[in-house]
Amino acid sequence: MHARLVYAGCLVLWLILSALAALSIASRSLLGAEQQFNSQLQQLTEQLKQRLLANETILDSYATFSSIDHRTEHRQKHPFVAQLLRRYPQITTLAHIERVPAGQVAGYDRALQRDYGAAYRLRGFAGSVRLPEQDAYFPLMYAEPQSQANLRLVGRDAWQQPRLREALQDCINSGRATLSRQLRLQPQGDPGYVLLRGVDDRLDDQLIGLLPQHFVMLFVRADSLLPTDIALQPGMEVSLHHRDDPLRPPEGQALHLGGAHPSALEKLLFPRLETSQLLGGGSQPLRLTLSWQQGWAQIGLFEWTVWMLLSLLLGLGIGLAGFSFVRSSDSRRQRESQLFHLANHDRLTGLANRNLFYDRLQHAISRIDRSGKRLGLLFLDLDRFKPVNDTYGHMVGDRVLQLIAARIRDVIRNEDTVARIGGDEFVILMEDIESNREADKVAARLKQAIQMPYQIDQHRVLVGVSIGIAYYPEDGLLIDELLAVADRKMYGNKQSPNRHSETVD
Ligand SMILES: Nc1nc2c(ncn2[C@@H]2O[C@H](COP(=O)(O)OP(=O)(O)OP(=O)(O)O)[C@@H](O)[C@H]2O)c(=O)[nH]1
Repeated sequence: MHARLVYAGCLVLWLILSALAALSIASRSLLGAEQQFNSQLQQLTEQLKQRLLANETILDSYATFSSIDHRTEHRQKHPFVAQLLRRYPQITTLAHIERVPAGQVAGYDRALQRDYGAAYRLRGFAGSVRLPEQDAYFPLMYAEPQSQANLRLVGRDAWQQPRLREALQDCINSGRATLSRQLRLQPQGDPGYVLLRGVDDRLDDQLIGLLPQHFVMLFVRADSLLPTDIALQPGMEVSLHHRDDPLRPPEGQALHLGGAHPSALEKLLFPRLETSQLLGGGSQPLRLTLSWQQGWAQIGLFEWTVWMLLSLLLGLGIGLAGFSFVRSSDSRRQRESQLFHLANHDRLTGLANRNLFYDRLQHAISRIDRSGKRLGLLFLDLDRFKPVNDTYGHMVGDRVLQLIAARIRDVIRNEDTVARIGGDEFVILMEDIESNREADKVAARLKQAIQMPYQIDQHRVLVGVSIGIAYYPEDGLLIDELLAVADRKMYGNKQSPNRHSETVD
């Protein structure tokens, strides 16, 4: 029981220490992962900033180009714009918007038909020819590449597309480039943005303070903003969204790249790193969010090996310590029980000695007081034992004493106590006796057993025994009183003429 408890304690200690070791190794790995996370964020931020800057530069050069002579027939812009688009593949479309006051719609329609054909005229953004009442319209005059999808946009009023209107308004109010909130780009409907600015707001001094009449804009696909060679760790996610868009997908998130999906246990045990940064200054307010749910993969093979070795060593150390503790406490207990045995038993016969007998008797007295039963104390003194020693020597005498002890044990009950308190004197404590007859019967059986001959080597030895019996509580309440009464009765019996003792060869 004791050993089992010690081994269970060792197991618990080993589990706790192993868990602590795992925790410290894991936290070291997670620290490394945090550094990796920060450098990935820095790298992404840098690349993204460059792309946003490139967008603005392209828009500025296109605006400059358009401002030189925006009355040039639009189709003549084609080679320059086509070159820009070739060089910057993240731009899907470059377009030009003209502000057309309500009174000039007819003139605008004529110019449009001159450039594109008779079917072209100012329309609503969805294609309707019925225009709502407005002070001015903002139709697209030109969109490159001149694909079917882009040609369909020519003449459509951007003011009627809510997100474009919002961006135009912002651009007019702020007087600088503005990025629209996320919208679906034609023809595939990819998520993207429109970056636009007024053309003639800064170049012609006379126009300062007036509303810009021309706008240029570029369409950029959201997924082209982040580098294509981005290598995400398992569990890492990147998302990019306009500052004013809601965070929740699908509208809010322009881009969401995810690695492996962590398990519920990983989510419970490992921390999640998350950070977000606003980029692009005032004109392109995009928020980059990088998050990383840490998991088992962040603890490398090396760390696992170190942990397993450490755990193995801990197991061995604790196991050995537990084993030697159990062994030393076992042998200590054994020594203690040997010492107890030596202090409380007779060396020759192995019976209880006077010490232990007094103890048992005292204990029996206090117990019997509560139950109301009786105790019997038998005092035995061997008759004519001295001649055995004198005739055959002490060795034979010792052997006889051992055989007598064994015969006494055979006669009495297991719960009774027998002790050797002198050279040839024995006492027996009988607990819970009902009547004197019970003790008398035992005394008679003892007498008969002890008087049987002892065959030792070639000698046949006979000894007799005299027995006196005292009862608790009638004969005394104290141990010494009881012993004195039993001794006195024994002595009386020894004097009786029919005592029998002889030694026989
Ligand atoms: N062999 C042996 N003899 C012992 C031991 N202890 C005591 N004796 C002997 O036991 C004897 C006891 O003395 P007594 O009681 O006078 O001898 P006894 O012949 O039985 O006398 P009665 O009781 O009058 O019959 C002595 O001779 C002691 O030397 C022992 O451990 N071993």
